Amino acid sequence: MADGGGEPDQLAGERATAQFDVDGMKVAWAGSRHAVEVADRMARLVASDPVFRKDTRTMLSRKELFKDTLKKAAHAWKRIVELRLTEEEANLLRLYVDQPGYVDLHWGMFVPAIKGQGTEEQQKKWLPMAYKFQIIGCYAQTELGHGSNVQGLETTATFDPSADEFVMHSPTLTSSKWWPGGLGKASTHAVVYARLITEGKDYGIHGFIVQLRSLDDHSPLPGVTLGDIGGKFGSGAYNSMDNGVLRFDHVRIPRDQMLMRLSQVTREGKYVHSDVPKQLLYGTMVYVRQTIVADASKALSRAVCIAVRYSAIRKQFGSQDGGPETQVLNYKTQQSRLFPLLASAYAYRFVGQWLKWLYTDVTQKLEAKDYSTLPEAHACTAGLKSVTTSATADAIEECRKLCGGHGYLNSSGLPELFAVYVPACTYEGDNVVLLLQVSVVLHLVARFLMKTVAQVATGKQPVGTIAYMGNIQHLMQCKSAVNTAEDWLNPAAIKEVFEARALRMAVNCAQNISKAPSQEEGFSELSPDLLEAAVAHVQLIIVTKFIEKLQEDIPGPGVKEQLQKLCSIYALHLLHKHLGDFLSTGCITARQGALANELLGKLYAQVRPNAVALVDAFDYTDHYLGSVLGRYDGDVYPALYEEAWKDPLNETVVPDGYQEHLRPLLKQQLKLSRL
Ligand SMILES: CC/C=C\C/C=C\C/C=C\C/C=C\CCC(=O)SCCNC(=O)CCNC(=O)[C@H](O)C(C)(C)COP(=O)(O)OP(=O)(O)OC[C@H]1O[C@@H](n2cnc3c(N)ncnc32)[C@H](O)[C@@H]1OP(=O)(O)O
Ligand SMILES: Cc1cc2nc3c(=O)[nH]c(=O)nc-3n(C[C@H](O)[C@H](O)[C@H](O)COP(=O)(O)OP(=O)(O)OC[C@H]3O[C@@H](n4cnc5c(N)ncnc54)[C@H](O)[C@@H]3O)c2cc1C
Repeated sequence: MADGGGEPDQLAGERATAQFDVDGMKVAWAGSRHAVEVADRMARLVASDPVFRKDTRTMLSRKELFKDTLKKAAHAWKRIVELRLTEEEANLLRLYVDQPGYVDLHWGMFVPAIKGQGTEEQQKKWLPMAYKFQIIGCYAQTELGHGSNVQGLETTATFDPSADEFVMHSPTLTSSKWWPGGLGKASTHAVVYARLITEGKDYGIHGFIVQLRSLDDHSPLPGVTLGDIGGKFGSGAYNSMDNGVLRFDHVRIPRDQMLMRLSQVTREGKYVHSDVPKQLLYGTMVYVRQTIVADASKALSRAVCIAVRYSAIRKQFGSQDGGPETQVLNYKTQQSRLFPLLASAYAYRFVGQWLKWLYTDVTQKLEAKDYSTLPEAHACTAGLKSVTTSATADAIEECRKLCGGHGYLNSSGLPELFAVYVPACTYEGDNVVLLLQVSVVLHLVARFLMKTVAQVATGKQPVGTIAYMGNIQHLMQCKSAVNTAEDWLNPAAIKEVFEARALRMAVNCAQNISKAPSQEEGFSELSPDLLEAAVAHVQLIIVTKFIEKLQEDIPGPGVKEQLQKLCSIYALHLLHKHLGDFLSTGCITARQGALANELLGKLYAQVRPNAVALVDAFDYTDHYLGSVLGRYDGDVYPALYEEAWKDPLNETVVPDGYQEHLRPLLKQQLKLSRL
């Protein structure tokens, strides 16, 4: 159908202009041909199953939505068992079901917490039950009064040696567990974080496995108060999740339900801490932060896919002489807003793949009792989680605006995507709090380097993602050699200025902090600057990992060339956006900044004929995208029109309420006008 300006063939035309092999790009995006094949198979399995339909989700009441989530989760599990899916396949199937629910926390946090913090014996006891869904678990850490400050949690677990039990208690209103997903209605068990008290001494926060509901009739166990904390932002969206409240009134659990891999309480009540760092208590959060970085590229690529396809379909304004209207994708402003987001989706994908590697490497080292890379894992996961989720949430909203008025309709998929995504800036660590963790590391290294700058060549060199800071003598005084716009295509030129900017910002902070009456006061006063220094450091990591990705063998005609352009766009749009940083730290001149912007314009023009194919490479089904604007066939207008009629308001021609409220009003006004 091509009436009224809707031209589905438009996308076929766009695909024909691509200058690279889309299948090759799918492999680069997914990580391997095997990954493309499994993802494709699972996405189609979900899309073809009527139980997994989600097109009317935003119109459901909270209760209907929650029940629908329970149904989908149970059906997904049935299919996983029937088809004997592997763990990889099952994870993908759940991803494509695309409805937040208790299973995310069961698999994403409850199971990893037991794996990471439970002894072998505890794992043997609890994991098989969790794997078979004989129990459902959640992660109950945050309280009404305390989220970011984990050390401030109030729930107590007091050891009673006479009974060999812990007594779980919520001493105040603010100690009520508040927010845990899956807690409100679904979970039978939780890993609860509480202050361990034994022999009258408070040993701080530890994890405990606590049964909350009866396995016979699902009612709360004696002494346990449970409920949902209420509706959340947006229609549909995260309201499918039963974020919950939990209070304990002296609830007893056996001693062996304390997670005892890191520390133990003996039968007599003695507290014993093993030789592993206490921070491993936070291991589940490190694991989840790493998965959140990988998920950022998924959410961002979905939004970008919708906005790129729709921008190729949408036309506004003709040439002066009354010619055909222009695809909005051809407007330079649309390109300069959209293509950096497209580039960011690829950048986050590759940094997510790298972070997964880093996490696996650190885990293997920890198993061998090598804890040296733990701070690096913490700083990288915290920093990348913060920067990628904040940028992705902003980008989804930008994509909504890029789709004009239609982007505001639920049927565009963008409002719900935003509402589901935006809490990622808060959960698993508020983004500002996490960046401050990164800045502590940067500050310490910068301070150390400033003191030892003379002996830096012989002193202890920083390693991993802060290795560049060891190059302090060069980076503090170097001047970029860029002389033409094309010079910015050189990855070494990009890397040098990003390293210099990050290091100089960290050193400036350290110098200013050293002038304060105390380090604590200085840190507090300078914290806005420290945040910016942390952002600069994390952006450097993302740029570096993109550049390193391009040093790999990337098969497929034209694939690497497209990625090189996207890498340049990613780096240069950051340079343009943060020009103040680069200029004020003296890393580049105003002219070099202008040259970077000149190159960006050229790169956008080069990406333009490839844009639709670049989003096709994400390989998303229409079901997963959930957007009439982002349809693969581009047949947008009939779909928008049809979708409108599904709204409950359109079930009757004359609306409910007409007789009570509209008719009397109209009649009264009519009478008055006749007087
Ligand atoms: C479809 C999806 C599928 C799967 C994914 C599943 C789920 C995800 C999906 C949705 C997510 C849904 C829900 C999210 C769940 C949650 O939100 S759970 C609750 C999360 N809560 C937080 O993140 C709290 C944030 N706060 C903290 O992490 C800490 O309190 C803090 C780091 C801010 C501060 O820690 P403190 O101990 O108080 O203080 P410190 O003195 O600053 O730190 C002491 C030293 O420890 C180091 N450190 C801190 N954290 C870590 C860590 N994680 N790992 C290693 N090391 C750590 C810190 O650097 C200090 O070191 P020093 O050498 O300086 O002493
Ligand atoms: C959708 C959703 C799902 C969740 N799921 C779970 C779950 O399954 N399990 C669980 O245990 N928890 C869960 N949480 C809780 C979540 O982890 C916390 O909300 C999060 O860690 C932030 O803590 P907070 O709410 O205490 O924020 P606060 O710390 O109160 O933040 C409020 C403001 O204060 C600022 N701030 C705080 N500390 C500092 C500081 N030191 N310096 C400067 N600024 C600061 C923050 O930046 C923010 O602007 C969930 C939350 C949400 C929204």
